[in-house]
Amino acid sequence: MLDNIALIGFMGSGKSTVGRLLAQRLGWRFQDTDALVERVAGCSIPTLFARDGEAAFRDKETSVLLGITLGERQVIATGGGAILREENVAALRTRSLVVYLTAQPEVLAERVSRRPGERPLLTSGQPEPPLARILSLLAERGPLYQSAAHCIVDTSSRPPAALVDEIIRQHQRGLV
Ligand SMILES: Nc1ncnc2c1ncn2[C@@H]1O[C@H](COP(=O)(O)OP(=O)(O)O)[C@@H](O)[C@H]1O
Ligand SMILES: O=C(O)C1=C[C@@H](OP(=O)(O)O)[C@@H](O)[C@H](O)C1
Ligand SMILES: [Mg+2]
Repeated sequence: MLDNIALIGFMGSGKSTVGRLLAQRLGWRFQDTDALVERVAGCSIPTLFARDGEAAFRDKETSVLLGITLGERQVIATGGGAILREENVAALRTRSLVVYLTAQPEVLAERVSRRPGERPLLTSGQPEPPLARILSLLAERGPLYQSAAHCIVDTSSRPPAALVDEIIRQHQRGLV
């Protein structure tokens, strides 16, 4: 059985929420790459994007991810753009069951609207309204999530606790 479980998927798919709960259920360590990047940067993600730009965020994200994927008995919640770099995906797949959390675009839009300002790619001066922006990012990223994942879990109409059960089942099946 693989040593870690990593959650990938679009902003608002529930990686951080489900990941925390899953780690509690398994008694594993919870690692949220966004929180670790914030710790390394000493500021919030919106501040980091505004101050140093997306590329600086991506470099920190990769460095955090490569470090934690060496560990074991961890649930890793990635940021929605972690799949943009092949080296991130390769590091995740080495020792982790990679689970792609999906949701309908309208569901993602509603969920991310609960904390406006938290996700710079959807808020700060973007030319498109949120749902249109989500659709265009999904068109770019959908194939990357699909090919990075060992399995896919639809979160649109299931509460986090039910998703935790489903992911544990997938892990026990020993996929890969
Ligand atoms: N399965 C779910 N059903 C309903 N709401 C959810 C679900 N998963 C997450 N949420 C809510 O959606 C929002 C975004 O969740 P979050 O875990 O931050 O997503 P991500 O880390 O993938 O961006 C939060 O308000 C969270 O409570
Ligand atoms: O999709 C992305 O590129 C991003 C997703 C965010 O994480 P969540 O997916 O947890 O919101 C965070 O890493 C940053 O704002 C960039
Ligand atoms: Mg998150």
